Amino acid sequence: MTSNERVIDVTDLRRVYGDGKRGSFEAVRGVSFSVGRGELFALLGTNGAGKTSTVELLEGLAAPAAGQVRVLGHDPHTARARVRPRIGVMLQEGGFPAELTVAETVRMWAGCTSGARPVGEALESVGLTRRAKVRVKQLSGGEKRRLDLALALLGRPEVLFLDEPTTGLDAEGRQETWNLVRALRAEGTTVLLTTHYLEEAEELADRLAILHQGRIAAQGTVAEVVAAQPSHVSFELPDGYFVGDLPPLDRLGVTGHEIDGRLVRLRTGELQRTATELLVWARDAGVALHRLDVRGASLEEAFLRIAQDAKERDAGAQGTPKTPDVRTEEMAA
Ligand SMILES: Nc1ncnc2c1ncn2[C@@H]1O[C@H](COP(=O)(O)OP(=O)(O)OP(=O)(O)O)[C@@H](O)[C@H]1O
Repeated sequence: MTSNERVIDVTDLRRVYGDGKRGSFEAVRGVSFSVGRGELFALLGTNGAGKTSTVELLEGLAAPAAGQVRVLGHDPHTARARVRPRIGVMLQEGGFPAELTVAETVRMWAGCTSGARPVGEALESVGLTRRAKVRVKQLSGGEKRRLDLALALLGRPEVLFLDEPTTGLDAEGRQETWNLVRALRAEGTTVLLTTHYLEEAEELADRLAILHQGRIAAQGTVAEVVAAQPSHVSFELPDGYFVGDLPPLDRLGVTGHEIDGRLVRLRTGELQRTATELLVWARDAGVALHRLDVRGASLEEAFLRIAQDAKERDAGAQGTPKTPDVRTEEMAA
């Protein structure tokens, strides 16, 4: 955390849709995290994981079923009037009047915002100056996202909630938004970001949490979350060789392996040791390892693995059989 001050503090948060009786659905199931001043925290998750349900509680739009939320030291729901002027919210669907121009929209919003930035400055900051006189209905999807962002920034918020800010933007627009977010953070703005783009979290987040089915499945810096996942080495078995001809896999630091035809995939928590031992073996045996691929764990892999683990747990619970042509073997760690 960049500061000891906990600007957002969430403890054992729960959100239930419905009246708590039959047919109710618990979308957030005991979520805890905190965000320090000036920090950028990313909430990632599969579809329906509970990101929006969580963020809405932080924005004070609903009261939690249980647990506690503090934003800038206050309950954002009961003390909404104190918290709202200090936060900026970029929603997924802005829903502006289609007939207003971009400048008129910003001016209208500024009228409802205390201490608002000048309209020109707001448009400049998101690269919409040249589109000031264009009607909102004529904007592209990406330009509408930028207008959403301009409105969220109007009141110079201390805490900014960005819900999928770059959805619909092209590569250049995404980079521009990232640069703007970096600049805001450099000025000390605390940012809570939800995104489906893992690259976005890797680029921007100081820390992140991966939500799955209403619970936090992993939390920490990108490096911490990735370090908990295995790396991979895969290669084709040389002609005439079998897996039993390889050195004992536990000696290579391998924690599990799969064999798919001639292709061997090794999982390891010690990538350098596994790769080195394997290459030394291949050199000494005088064989070439075709299709050799040595890959450190990535955030994408961590994310997919969490989703996959959950799917397998669900499938196991329903008695679904495993794919028959791939053999998987977990080794004792
Ligand atoms: N008003 C509602 N009533 C009942 N269930 C809801 C309601 N809103 C959301 N849900 C359910 O709660 C769960 C979490 O939804 P939420 O929108 O918070 O997920 P999300 O992580 O933001 O998903 P996405 O990435 O698809 O936007 C989903 O199963 C969703 O169907």
